[in-house]
Amino acid sequence: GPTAAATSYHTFAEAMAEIDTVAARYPQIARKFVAGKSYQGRDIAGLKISDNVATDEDEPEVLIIANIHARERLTAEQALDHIARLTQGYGSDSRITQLVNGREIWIMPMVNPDGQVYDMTSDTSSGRMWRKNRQPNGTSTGTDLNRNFAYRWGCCGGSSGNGASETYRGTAAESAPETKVLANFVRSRVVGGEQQLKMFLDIHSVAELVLWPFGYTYSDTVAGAMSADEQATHRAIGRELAGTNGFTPEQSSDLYITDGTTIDWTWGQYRIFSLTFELGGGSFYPPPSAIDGEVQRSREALLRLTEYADCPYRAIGKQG
Ligand SMILES: NS(=O)(=O)N[C@@H](CCC(=O)O)C(=O)O
Ligand SMILES: [Zn+2]
Repeated sequence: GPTAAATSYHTFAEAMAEIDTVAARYPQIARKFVAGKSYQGRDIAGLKISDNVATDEDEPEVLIIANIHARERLTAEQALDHIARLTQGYGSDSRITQLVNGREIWIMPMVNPDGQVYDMTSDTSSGRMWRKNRQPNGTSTGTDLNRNFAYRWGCCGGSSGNGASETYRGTAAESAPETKVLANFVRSRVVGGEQQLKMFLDIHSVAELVLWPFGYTYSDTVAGAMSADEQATHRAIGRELAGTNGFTPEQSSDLYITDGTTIDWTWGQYRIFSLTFELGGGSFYPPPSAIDGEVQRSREALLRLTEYADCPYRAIGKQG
């Protein structure tokens, strides 16, 4: 039946319990996986959703992560909602049934658990406005996980070398355990020499944007790294998805230059068509009464992103 209206944000424990509940309720199509541990030893976990879920089938794979920035609370709700839609719709909604039968969908709702717990266990009604992980760095705390990935890490003034900065890039690419866990998971999806992941989504908040690579350069195309067709495909998918939720579609660097981000790495290293969403809600802490409305805005976009995994070039009318 329909998901009950949200009345509060999931704590880390509640999100993990929901993953366990879904895996127990839909054992044929949902299976919990733990990709690794955070700096403080918490699980970095998710659900694989597919028919014959215990078997690695030759189906296009999709990875969706959320809450890499601790205070971006709505993002975990968006990921958990996509899990609920896919599992509850299976067998009754033909579009969702076909999607689950024809894809292997990996969804990780809280990939920065230490930061999420720290942000949420504050004494105020909202949060601590915390962004980074909780790894000490000299005199300060926290690496910005979305500046710690290995593609063109620290190249271009899109991050900081100051440990106190909100965009501290870490001491080296993948110096944060959470980054290493996520990168190792993506590396593990190279099977028979081919990266099985075909679409990647990193869910952030709060700006109502759909972003595509690259962030490290203002250039739309980069020889050997982003061809005109590859850029056109990212742009076409980005614009199509933004048309469904009313967000603004643009290249990541149109917002500002970033380096070491998730999507620059997943595309730059593995040619996984990659997007970052910046959800709405007006602040990092929309009132719980706003959760359902904001999450519903991007439901169609997440379904279409999942659908494109068999042939992203379909977005520009090109075969494979
Ligand atoms: N969610 S956010 O931090 O406000 N914006 C993201 C944008 C990510 C990107 O440009 O690829 C960031 O700066 O990491
Ligand atoms: Zn963010």
